[in-house]
Amino acid sequence: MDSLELLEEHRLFNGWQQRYRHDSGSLNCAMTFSVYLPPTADDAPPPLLYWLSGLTCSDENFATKAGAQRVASELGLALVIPDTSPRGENVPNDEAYDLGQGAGFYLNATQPPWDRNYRMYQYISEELPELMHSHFNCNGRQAIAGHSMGGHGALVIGMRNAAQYSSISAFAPIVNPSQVPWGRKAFSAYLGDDETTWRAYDSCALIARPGPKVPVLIDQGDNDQFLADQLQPARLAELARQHDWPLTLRIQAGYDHSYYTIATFIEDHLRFHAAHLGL
Ligand SMILES: N[C@@H](CCC(=O)N[C@@H](CSC=O)C(=O)NCC(=O)O)C(=O)O
Repeated sequence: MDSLELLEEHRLFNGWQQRYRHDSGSLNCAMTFSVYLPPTADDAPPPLLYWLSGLTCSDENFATKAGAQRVASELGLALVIPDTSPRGENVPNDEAYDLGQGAGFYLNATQPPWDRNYRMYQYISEELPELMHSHFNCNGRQAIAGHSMGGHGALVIGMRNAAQYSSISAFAPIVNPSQVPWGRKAFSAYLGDDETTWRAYDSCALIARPGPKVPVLIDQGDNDQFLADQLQPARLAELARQHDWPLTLRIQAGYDHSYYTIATFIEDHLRFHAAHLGL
């Protein structure tokens, strides 16, 4: 069994907020992640909600800013909060905030120099669930959520692995990365110029594929500075309508791209996932 090093532990709403380091085989580097274990974790194993954060984030942004733990404690829902990319001196990086460390885009890179470490798709969909189920007392059920780049990650990983996740939710997700500047820059670097390979990581392409349809909830602020150029969730909502995918898009008047928006509506997302996880 892979070993975990406990870095921090705090009592929180009668449960535990913890931070761990481990050596990732998918990413070829040491990784840090956070978990919130609700107070019922010892006697009734909880389901897991994975939270994928956005550009420039580590595991600490959601853990410290979203205020999700009070309701997670009440519901008996464990939170798993990974970092957003491989990290370290030996991991390739870029000076820009939207490429390299802090900007892994939840894909498996195929292009040098990124391909040795930038395998966040495999890390989130395979390695981390295996780690969680071997080290923690959890009931086997999972859901996935995220913000912006992490909303893209939650949609792509949830849609491609419908048997693993009961529900998907996102705040201000990059729904069509193949067609917007953040996604085109990252996909060109990580996946190369053949845009047909990009479709496996684009929720607007994945939603048209046959197969099980995991329910989706999206919140989008209409005062988000990235809405027009990078996000445009209405594109995904229209495709969902055309393909009978159960997707709810809520436009929140006056809200922006920040964690203040996430803190306002995270309770709705936790209750949405809890209902689908059988809590
Ligand atoms: N240029 C900005 C962009 C960084 C930013 O806004 N990051 C967001 C996610 S954006 C999409 O993935 C974020 O969550 N930031 C962290 C936070 O705690 O707010 C910049 O460099 O600041």
